Amino acid sequence: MIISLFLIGFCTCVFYLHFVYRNWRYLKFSWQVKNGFWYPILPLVGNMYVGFFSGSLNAMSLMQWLDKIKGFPFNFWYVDNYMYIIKDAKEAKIIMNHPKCVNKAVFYDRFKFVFENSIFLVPNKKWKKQRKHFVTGFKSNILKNTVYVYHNLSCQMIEDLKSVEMPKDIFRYFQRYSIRSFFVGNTGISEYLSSFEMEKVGDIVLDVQDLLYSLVVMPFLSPKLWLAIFPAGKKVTKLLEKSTEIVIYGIAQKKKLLQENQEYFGNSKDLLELCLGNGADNLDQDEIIQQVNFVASAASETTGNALVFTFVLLSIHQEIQEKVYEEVMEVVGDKDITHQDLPNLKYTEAAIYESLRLFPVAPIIGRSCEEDIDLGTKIIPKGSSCAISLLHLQRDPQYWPDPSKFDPSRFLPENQSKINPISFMPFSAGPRDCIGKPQALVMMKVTVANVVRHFKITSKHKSIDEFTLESCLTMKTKENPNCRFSARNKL
Ligand code: HEM
Repeated sequence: MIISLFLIGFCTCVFYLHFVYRNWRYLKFSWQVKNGFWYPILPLVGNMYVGFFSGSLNAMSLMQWLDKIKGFPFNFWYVDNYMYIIKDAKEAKIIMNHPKCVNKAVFYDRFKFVFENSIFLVPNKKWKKQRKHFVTGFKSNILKNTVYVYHNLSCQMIEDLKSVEMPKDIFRYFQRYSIRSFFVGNTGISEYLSSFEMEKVGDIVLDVQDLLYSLVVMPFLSPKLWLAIFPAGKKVTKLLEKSTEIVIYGIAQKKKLLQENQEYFGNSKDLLELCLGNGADNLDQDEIIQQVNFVASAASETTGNALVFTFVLLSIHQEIQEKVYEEVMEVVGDKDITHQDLPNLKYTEAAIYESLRLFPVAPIIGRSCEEDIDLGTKIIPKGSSCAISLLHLQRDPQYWPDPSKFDPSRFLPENQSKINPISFMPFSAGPRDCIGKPQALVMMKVTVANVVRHFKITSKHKSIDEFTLESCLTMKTKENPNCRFSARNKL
């Protein structure tokens, strides 16, 4: 017994001496942070175990809990990787725009087994080339052509909503809509895939993210082992195999089409054509699958969840919903929504922006510092990770008076000069921001306008504070919001 205690004590001393020796620079920095050095750093997990105190093991609950008990900024150790967690707009601006902070924060490594070769996680040098290549798929001439796609898809959804009750899982419903939009708008393989197959990929994106929590909270566990042995990992392996099978089939069909019809490689290339063509380091099959899988999830979960949050907010604020309705009727009336209508849907756009302010659907972004970075008041050491909570940044009363109020007028053209750009970054900021922002806005504007002109949206909810938020990569509410879509012509 005494020998065991001695051995445990000895190993603990060796661990901490080694820890302090290796991390001295980060420890010194962490002492300068307002909340200093607080929860004990444990072997294998660092501070990850504090997630158990926050009531729910996910990143957003953890942030909200830490904010309540400590306040931003705070230190966090993911195993022995130091993370500086902030909501400060000035520091966020420096980090997001610094040329030595382009690579992702260390916690993204947990997602490498799915997205390692995608534009999201490739290291800086490779990323620059891919970004330059893929950005051409989001140019305005391409976006113009997608307006009719989103109009038609939203009309189909409206017909569906007229005939069925909104399913209980509203996030899944809009995720399925968004993934169809992605396949139709970005890949041209929708002709070869049934709605069921496209929606299956959308469901897999949601299910995999739910299961990934268990990998993130066990930072000591190798993803390979998790995938092979743990029930959640085994499920993820199966789900990814299924989605890969669907994507491979679509890619094969598209390749055939491109070989038969060379002019498809014309000026306007969709995302999949860009993946298959030259210019992105001639991606091999696995890399193309990772790119498609990543963009499919980046495009669908974000817009899907953002649509849900917008509809929930409009259901709580009937007077704002009426203003959106009146604008849509004035600008579009009963005709098809066209690309020319979009700039005139100013209030509708403002409502979407305000919803993204209150509910940034990708709520935490992180970068790693490749060199010492001067944050103005302190220098964050090379090798640290910096994570920014967009939820807290975008509800900071310093920038947003009455921050919890849903007030789209903040984003009307006449008020936009009052907004500090770095206090609002739902699409991230700096060189590695969201490449799909213009597309997301077109899709959401067409969808919100079309849905609001056909339905009155109501719910039993009274305030946004009723919801518990949770996130792994994207954010949703823990409880399913309960919205009713009642056809306006039947009211
Ligand atoms: C409401 C909708 C959306 C939101 C809020 C959103 C948000 C974001 C954020 C915050 C990032 C950056 C993460 C970081 O800095 O680490 C990002 C990256 C990205 N997003 Fe989006 N996104 C949306 C829609 C889309 C759509 C529709 C697409 C594509 C069709 C897309 C494709 C991407 C890609 C490819 C990246 C990685 C860019 C790079 O690393 O260069 N996103 N998105």
